[in-house]
Amino acid sequence: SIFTTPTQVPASKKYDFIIVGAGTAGCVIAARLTEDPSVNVLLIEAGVSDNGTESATISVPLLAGSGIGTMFDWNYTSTAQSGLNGRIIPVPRGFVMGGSSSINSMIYSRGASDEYDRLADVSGDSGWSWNSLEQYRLKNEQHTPPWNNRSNVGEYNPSVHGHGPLLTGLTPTVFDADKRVIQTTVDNGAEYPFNLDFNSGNGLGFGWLQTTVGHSARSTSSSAYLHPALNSRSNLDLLLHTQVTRLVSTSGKLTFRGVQVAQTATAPQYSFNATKEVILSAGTVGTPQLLMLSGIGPSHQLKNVGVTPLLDLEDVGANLQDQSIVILQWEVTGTTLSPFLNNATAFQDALAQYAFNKTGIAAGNTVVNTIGFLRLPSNSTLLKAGDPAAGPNAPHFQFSFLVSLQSFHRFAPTTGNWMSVSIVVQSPTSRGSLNLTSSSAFVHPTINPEYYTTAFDIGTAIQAFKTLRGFLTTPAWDGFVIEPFSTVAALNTDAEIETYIRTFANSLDHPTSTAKISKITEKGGVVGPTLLVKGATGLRIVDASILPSSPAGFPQAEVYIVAERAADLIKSAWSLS
Ligand SMILES: Cc1cc2nc3c(=O)[nH]c(=O)nc-3n(C[C@H](O)[C@H](O)[C@H](O)COP(=O)(O)OP(=O)(O)OC[C@H]3O[C@@H](n4cnc5c(N)ncnc54)[C@H](O)[C@@H]3O)c2cc1C
Repeated sequence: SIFTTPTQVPASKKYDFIIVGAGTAGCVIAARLTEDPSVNVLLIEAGVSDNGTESATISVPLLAGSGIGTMFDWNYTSTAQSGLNGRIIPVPRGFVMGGSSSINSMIYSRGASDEYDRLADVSGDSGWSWNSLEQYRLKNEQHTPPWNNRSNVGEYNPSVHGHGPLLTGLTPTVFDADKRVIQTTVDNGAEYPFNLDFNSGNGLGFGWLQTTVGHSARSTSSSAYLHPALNSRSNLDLLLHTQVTRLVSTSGKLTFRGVQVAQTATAPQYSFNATKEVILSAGTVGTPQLLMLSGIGPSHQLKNVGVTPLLDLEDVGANLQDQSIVILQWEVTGTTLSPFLNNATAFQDALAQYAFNKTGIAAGNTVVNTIGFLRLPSNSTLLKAGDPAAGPNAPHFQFSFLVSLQSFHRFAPTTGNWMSVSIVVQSPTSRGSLNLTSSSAFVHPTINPEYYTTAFDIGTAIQAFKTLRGFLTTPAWDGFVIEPFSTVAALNTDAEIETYIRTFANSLDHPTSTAKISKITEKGGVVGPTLLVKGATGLRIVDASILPSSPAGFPQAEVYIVAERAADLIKSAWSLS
């Protein structure tokens, strides 16, 4: 059943598990646990339904990105970022069924095998290694052809894809810039190698980008996992529009099998108890906020805002990491998406065609089709203090090739053809934090990612700029670039590039690690290898907050894979089928 107020939840019903957050991870856990008909699950989501009148914003691939800043977004902001000239920047997070998988940019890229091997290493559990996780990769996702059945032979590796509910695929439309990216790998394969599939565990090189689009629509954790379960099972209840405001200790002081909920700051509070576990899947912001509101976190900080400390865990809210994005633009010859995006009539016609028969430019991802991941040269001075990448097949920086003019801060020309390339430092060493400013769950926490506050991060971004310049002067790009956009033309010295980064960089919306995993024997960290909260009973965390570091790739695939294994760990702990 779907409930929209706490009073609708039957008082007599006993729930084995309460899951906080129907987001990327939460929907996976809810769907997998209720495969056992003996299990009853209550899934509580603060945000809204994805079935309402605005749902096209979520489902139409062309509209990806337009959910940011809307009713589907928590609309958090960062603190003033010293590394970004004091700018305060948006921190979007999904406030809707499917969570951030419903508003994200849809890129599905599992990242390097080294990333998972680091997870195994940090947690002391080989079950998290790339090789051990194969069954969960296959269980999560399946590859689908684009709506126009364009042949994509040689653009992905079918053998690394699975049979899971999440649908992924390649672009239906290829642009000139995409062909030139691939041609560069043919011409200069030693320097810029072709990578057949970024979901194969090989994290390096250039190749085709896969997105969570299948059968002409965005596939989310809600559409793939939650809706099918809600439609077919009576042992899963979803409570929407309801925020969990506190975890409640039940039988023992540090046993947290209860939750307190409310719909607004002034509405009545209600309580629900689980007989087995409470599973926190509220995300990198919501999970540490809720832990701290419940007295679980750095005691001195909790006291400052009037929360009584119950369990002193220093790492709750610490280690916040995010990848930052900076974009360069060029006017180019050849086909791009710009003429279409600058033509309001063509845009509306595309949406009408999509509404009619789910075909056309709106039916597939088109904004970015090719991508590249590279490492710094092994003799780079930036690596003298240590290599933050997870291993030799994990990248230090990334380029996404966007077939239109994309810009966060500036006026965009309305004529011409444009290409943009985004630069992302993949293994940032800057560490920030998330803190409470109030004991009320309805007051946003402070989010301070500390972008570009280390020499490694700014130095790697500058190096990536220079590498990109070299890439674009290889023969495949001859005659393509007309001229750089605006101030991009004046980026010559390191100081000029640094100023550009600090002026225009934004968040790539990949925050992680605010409740990081660690070995069971280790004092630091928030959860152990089975994702149970250290020092507590009945409480587990499954979401991006447990990742030890920002995955060099894109995080959603790793979150799905972690959630798939976590569901099995929970089933095994309680002997469920
Ligand atoms: C704009 C944007 C673009 C992105 N682009 C990409 C991309 O292209 N590729 C990629 O791999 N990753 C991308 N990401 C990141 C990726 O989507 C996230 O890392 C991932 O989805 C996080 O999953 P999660 O389960 O940790 O949290 P979420 O999916 O955010 O789920 C958390 C859920 O908990 C709910 N919740 C929070 N607090 C409470 C509470 N107290 N009570 C009840 N419910 C609560 C939230 O409303 C939400 O539904 C992007 C993210 C954003 C926001």
